[in-house]
Amino acid sequence: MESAETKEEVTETMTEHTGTGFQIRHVKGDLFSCPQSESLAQCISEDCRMGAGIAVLFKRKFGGVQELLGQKKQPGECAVLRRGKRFVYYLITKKKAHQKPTYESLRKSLEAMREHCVSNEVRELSMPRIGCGLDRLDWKKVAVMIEEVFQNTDIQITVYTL
Ligand SMILES: NC(=O)c1ccc[n+]([C@H]2O[C@H](COP(=O)([O-])OP(=O)(O)OC[C@H]3O[C@@H](n4cnc5c(N)ncnc54)[C@H](O)[C@@H]3O)[C@@H](O)[C@H]2O)c1
Repeated sequence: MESAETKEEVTETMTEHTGTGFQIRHVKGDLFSCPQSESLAQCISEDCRMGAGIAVLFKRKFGGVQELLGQKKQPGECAVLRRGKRFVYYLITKKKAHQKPTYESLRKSLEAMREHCVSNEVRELSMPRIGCGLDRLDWKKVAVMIEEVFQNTDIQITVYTL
């Protein structure tokens, strides 16, 4: 994989090894500067509105709104698009765009994404600080949750922060 230092947007990295193949890296930079081979994740609502925040960029870049709606996923589940060799995961954490998610719905959606990643041999996954912008969750709690959910996998997660 391309190292973080080769990306001009990246100014800072931090890596934590957890003793399994799982690894979480923290990178300062634009999520969409990640290698094209890496799968991506973000949080949306069941109505797949994607009218604000980073969701707007996902909608513009990957489209697929009707395909996502057709998957009929509910809070606590995860919709997914295939784009080339990568998967784009949409964690469904609430019913309507104007609502806020719960930690429980985020955890269940992360678990659903983990199952899909493991079944499809996804090894590299990039995401923003999910749930912690417009959705107002606490990043310290979400970061611990990501570690708990993925700790027994071989997946490398990179978290991008602007
Ligand atoms: N009325 C609406 O349409 C409405 C209302 C609330 C939230 N939303 C949207 O926001 C919800 C998700 O909230 P969220 O807190 O998970 O996401 P978010 O607030 O969109 O973004 C999460 C974090 O990513 C940061 N970020 C933005 N762009 C980039 C980038 N290019 N690279 C790296 N980081 C970036 C952003 O600053 C924030 O800290 C979804 O439901 C979505 O639809 C929409």
